[in-house]
Amino acid sequence: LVRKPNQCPNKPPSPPKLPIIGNLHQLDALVHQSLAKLAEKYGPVMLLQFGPEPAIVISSAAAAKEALKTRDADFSGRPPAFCATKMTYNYSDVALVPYSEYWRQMKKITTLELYSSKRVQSFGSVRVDEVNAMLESLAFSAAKGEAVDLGEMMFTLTASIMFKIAFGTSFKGSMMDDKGFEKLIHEAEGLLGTFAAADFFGCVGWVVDKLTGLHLRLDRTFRRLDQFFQHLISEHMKSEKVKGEHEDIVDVLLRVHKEQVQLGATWFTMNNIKGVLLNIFLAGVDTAALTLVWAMTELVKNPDIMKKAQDEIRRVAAGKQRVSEQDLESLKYLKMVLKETLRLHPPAPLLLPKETTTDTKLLGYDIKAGTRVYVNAWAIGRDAKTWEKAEEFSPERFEGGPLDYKERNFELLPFGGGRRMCPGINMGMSTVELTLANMLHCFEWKLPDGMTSEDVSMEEGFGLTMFKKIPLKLVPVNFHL
Ligand code: HEM
Repeated sequence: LVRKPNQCPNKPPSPPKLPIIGNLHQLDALVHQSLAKLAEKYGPVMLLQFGPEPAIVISSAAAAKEALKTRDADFSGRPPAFCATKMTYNYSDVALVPYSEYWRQMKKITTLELYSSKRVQSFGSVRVDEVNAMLESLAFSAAKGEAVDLGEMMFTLTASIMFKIAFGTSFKGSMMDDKGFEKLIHEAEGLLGTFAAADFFGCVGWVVDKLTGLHLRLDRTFRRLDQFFQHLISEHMKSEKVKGEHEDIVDVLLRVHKEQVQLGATWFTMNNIKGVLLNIFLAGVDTAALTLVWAMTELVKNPDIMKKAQDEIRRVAAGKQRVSEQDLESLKYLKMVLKETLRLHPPAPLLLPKETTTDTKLLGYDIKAGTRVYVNAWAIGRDAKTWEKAEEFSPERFEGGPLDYKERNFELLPFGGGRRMCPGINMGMSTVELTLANMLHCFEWKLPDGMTSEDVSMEEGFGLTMFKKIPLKLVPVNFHL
C-alpha cells in the first residue's frame, strides 16, 4: 500500500477545542501568558484554532531558530487583518504587508534610507534636546518633591522624539498637540490590536463588527490620521530639501518618491509614505517607552542593581552634567540591565503575527501554508530550560557572554527574528539608552511616601504591546543637573 504524501500529516499537539470558536475561549486578557501555560502542557509547537483559522504557537528557542533561521522564508508572511487593511492604505506599508516582492523592495529601501547607523546618528541632536527638556521637567518635580507618572512621561518623550525625527518640527507648530497625538496613536494601536470578528468569521463577523461600532471607530481614526499625515507631507512639499541637507523622514521619503518616479517606477506613491509613517509611530513610540518603564520598575525593585548602574554611569560621565551619546558605548552594565529588561518584558510579547507562506515543517511537524504563527518571545525569555532562575532580574547573567538580541540568539527575541526582524533596533535603543542613562545620572529615585518596593506592581496589561497595568509613579530627587 502506497500512502500519498500529506495524506496523514504529523500535526503539532493541540488543546481540545470547541465548535466554531476553536480555542479562543482558552485565551484570557493576557494572551501571551495563557499561551505560555498551554505550551507547558502541549509543547513548544502547538496548533490552535482561532475560530476557523489555524494558528501555531512557538514557545522554545529551538523551535524559534528553526522557524526564523532555517526556514525563515516559509515563516515570513503576515496574516491579512480587517483593521490593518484600512490603516495601512491596503498594505502600502512595511510591517504588516504580506510577504511579497513589494515588501522586499520596501524593506531594502527603508532599512538603507531610514534605519542605517548614519541616519540614526544624524538625529542625535533631536534625542539630546528632547531628553534635556524631560530632565528639566523632572527637576521641576524634584524641587516640589512630587511623584511623576513615568509611563506618561516616557510616552511623551518617545513620541516627541519620533515626531521631530519624522517631521522636523515639534508638536507645537503642528496641527495637533502632544496629548491629541498620543490619543490618536493609542486609538490606532487599539484598532490594530483588536481581533475583528471579520478576521475569523467572514461575512457574519463583518456584520458583528458593524454592529459593535468597530467600522465607525476605524473610519474615524483612519480619517484623522490620514488628514494629519497629508497636512505634514504637503507642508514638506512646499519646501523641498536637496540631498545632503539635513533631512527628516518625510524629506527622505519624498526624495525616494522622486527618485523612483525618475526611474520610471510608479509603485511608490503618497500612500506608501503614509504607510511607512504609520509603522514608525506604531512600532517606535510605545515600544521604547515601555522598555524604559519596565527598566525603571525593575530598578526600584532591585536597589542594589540601580546603585551598580548609577555607579558605572557616574564614573563614565564624571564631572559632566549630562551623559552624552558618545559615553553610551562605555556603559556595559547599563546595556546588560536593558537586555535583562527586554528578556523579562519584551514590549511585543508575541512579536507581530506571522503566517506560513507555503506548506512546511517545524520540529518534524507538518504545518500548512496560510497558518498564523505566533512566536511567544515572553515565554522563551522565561523558559527555565534556557535561563537559570528565569524569573529573577539579574543583569549579571549577560556578563562576558555573547548573548545579544542583535546576534540572532533565539533565546532572546524582543526584536523578533528572520527577515521580518525589527529594522529599528538602533533607532529605538539609542533613545532608550540615552534616556535611562541620564535619568540615573541626574537623579536619585524614591517611591512615594508610604510605599515599599514590594508594593510596586509587576502586573502586565496586553494590547498590541505589553504595558504596565498599574502606572509607575516615582519621586525624582536632584543629584546634580
Ligand atoms: C525598543 C524598541 C523596539 C522594539 C522592542 C521593537 C520590536 C519589534 C518587533 C518584536 C517586531 C516584529 C518582528 C518580527 O515579526 O519578527 C518589530 C518590527 C518592526 N519594527 Fe520594531 N521595535 C522597536 C523599535 C522600533 C523603531 C524605533 C522602529 C522605527 C522607527 C521600528 C520599526 C519596525 C518595523 C518597520 C517593523 C516591521 C518589520 C517587517 O515586518 O519587515 N521598531 N519591532
